Amino acid sequence: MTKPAYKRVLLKLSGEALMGDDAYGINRATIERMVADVAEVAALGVELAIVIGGGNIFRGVAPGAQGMDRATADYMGMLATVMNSLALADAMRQAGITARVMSAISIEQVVEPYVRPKALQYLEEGKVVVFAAGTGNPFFTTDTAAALRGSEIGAEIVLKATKVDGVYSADPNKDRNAVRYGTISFDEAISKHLQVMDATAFALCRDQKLPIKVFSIVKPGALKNVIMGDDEGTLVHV
Ligand SMILES: Nc1ncnc2c1ncn2[C@@H]1O[C@H](COP(=O)(O)OP(=O)(O)OP(=O)(O)O)[C@@H](O)[C@H]1O
Ligand SMILES: O=c1ccn([C@@H]2O[C@H](COP(=O)(O)O)[C@@H](O)[C@H]2O)c(=O)[nH]1
Repeated sequence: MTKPAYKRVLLKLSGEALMGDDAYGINRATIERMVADVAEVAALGVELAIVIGGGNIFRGVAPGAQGMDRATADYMGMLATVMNSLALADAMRQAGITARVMSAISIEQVVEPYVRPKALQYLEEGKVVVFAAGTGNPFFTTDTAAALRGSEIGAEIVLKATKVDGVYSADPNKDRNAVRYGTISFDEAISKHLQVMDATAFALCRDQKLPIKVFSIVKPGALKNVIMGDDEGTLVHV
C-alpha cells in the first residue's frame, strides 16, 4: 500500500462548515462526517493536530458584534472555538479516537492549557491534539492560529479544510468567473489579496516555509487524497 505523504500535519477545520445546512451551531451529521474523515487518516499513522474555527457560533467582526469593543468580541470568538473543540474531541472519542484539547486561554476546569512540550508528547503518542481558543489573542483568526501552531509543532504542512475546493482568483461564492489555482505562491496570494485565508496566516507560513493546502471539507475523501499526496485542492507554496 502507498504511504501517506506526510508524517505530521496541522489540519484547520472550518467552523462555518460545522453548521452543515443549519443556520448556526453544530450539525450532528456534519461533525460525524468530519470525524470519519479524520479517523481515516489517523488510522494511516499520520500525526494530527487540529485547529477548528468558530464562525458557526461567533465572529468578532460579524454584524452581531457591531457596537461591541473589538477585543471583547474577539474573546467571545475564541470561546466559540473552545466549544467547537470540545464537541469535536467528544465526537472523536465516540469514534474511538483518543484526542486531547489544549486551550490558548486559561480555563483549566474545562480544558488543559496549551503547553508545547505536552502537545508534542501527545502527538508522539499517537493522540490527536485539538488546539482551542486560537492564538489566545484578539485581532487574530484561527487561520493564523493554525499557521502558528503548525510552525510550533514542526508540521510538514497546514491543511485548510474549508467550504471551497481551493484558492480562486476571486471569491467563488461571489464571482462565477473565478478560476481555481492548482498551485500559487504565498507572495502572489498576498499581493492579490486573496481572502481565502488572512494575510497574517499566509505571511507566517511563508516565513516559516510551511506550505498550505486548501481543499474542500465537503467533498468525500478529499482529506485522505491530500494526505496521500494526490492532486486535490490548491497548494500554496514559498
Ligand atoms: N480567492 C478566494 N478563493 C477561495 N475562497 C475565497 C477566496 N476569497 C474569499 N474566499 C472565501 O473564503 C472562505 C473560506 O474562508 P473562511 O475563513 O471564511 O472560512 P473557514 O475557514 O472555512 O471558516 P471558519 O473561519 O469558521 O473556520 C470561502 O468559503 C470563500 O467564500
Ligand atoms: O487567535 C484568534 C482566533 C480567533 N479569534 C476570534 O474568534 C473568531 C472565530 O475565529 P475564526 O477564525 O473567524 O473562525 C474570530 O473572528 C475572532 O473574533 C481571535 O480573536 N483570535
